[in-house]
Amino acid sequence: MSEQPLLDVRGLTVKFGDSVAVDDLSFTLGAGEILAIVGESGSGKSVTAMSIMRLIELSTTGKIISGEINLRQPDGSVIDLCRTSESQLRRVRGNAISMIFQEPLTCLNPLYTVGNQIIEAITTHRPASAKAAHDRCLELMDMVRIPEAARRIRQYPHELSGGMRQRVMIAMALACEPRIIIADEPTTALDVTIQAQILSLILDLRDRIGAAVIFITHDMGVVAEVADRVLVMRRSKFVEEASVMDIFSNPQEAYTKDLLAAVPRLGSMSGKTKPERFVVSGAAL
Ligand SMILES: Nc1ncnc2c1ncn2[C@@H]1O[C@H](COP(=O)(O)OP(=O)(O)OP(=O)(O)O)[C@@H](O)[C@H]1O
Repeated sequence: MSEQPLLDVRGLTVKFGDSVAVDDLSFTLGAGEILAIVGESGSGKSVTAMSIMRLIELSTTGKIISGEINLRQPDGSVIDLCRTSESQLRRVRGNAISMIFQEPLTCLNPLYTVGNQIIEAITTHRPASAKAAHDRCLELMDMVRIPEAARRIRQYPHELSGGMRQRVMIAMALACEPRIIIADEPTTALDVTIQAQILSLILDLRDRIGAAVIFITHDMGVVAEVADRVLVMRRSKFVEEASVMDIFSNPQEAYTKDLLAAVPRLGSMSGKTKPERFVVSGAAL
């Protein structure tokens, strides 16, 4: 990790009316790092993600009450996403930071071909000729391992399997070569074999394009597969944060121990062996 984090979230507090959804949360993300945010349902993971994208106020009644979300720019300067203009935020979304959601069907437009939707993601931030955008679309489809891209580019979302649709979403998220990808439970809706393929794809893409990833999940098995570092949340609050190795071999907090106990093979790790990539849920990569 470089000395200055790519993203530095400090004291983030988000409320829905009087109800606190994220309470004084602080964490950092280094360049090229995969940070898993884990915790039970309702612990504040998705609200944190939506806040980083500054979509929380746009798409829900939630409000960022306090805190900073500092994003380091390629030139080394830092912008606080809590205090920047909407036009600057539009440049950040999909460009510096992009997001992959759990259920691609609700995010993809059923009336447009997947090719058109990927091309739109390509040209939203960077104007390109029709030919260049088409070629880039095929390249992205290839990168996310969609076979027969030249044929599938003309297909509609309903003609693709769930796993292929998720690959389309990932291609769209990669369109502008973001420095941060936020993946909110991207594999939850998929069966276990396809989950494993998507996880392996995300790891491969991190290595190829060097993007940092915030991976939101409630599945400690998935954490073991992909994460470098783990942030545990419970009831809107930070619980603990450590390397994936330390979380699995030496969890400090009772809540983290409980989460691990729910995954028996991982919970029983001695910590003597490096948990390179565990085999979990039958999903060996
Ligand atoms: N649109 C909304 N309106 C009102 N409250 C919300 C909304 N979205 C989230 N919340 C509340 O914010 C808190 C955090 O929710 P969040 O969705 O971030 O949890 P999560 O950890 O992502 O859970 P899950 O794993 O189920 O997605 C919860 O108490 C939830 O009820």
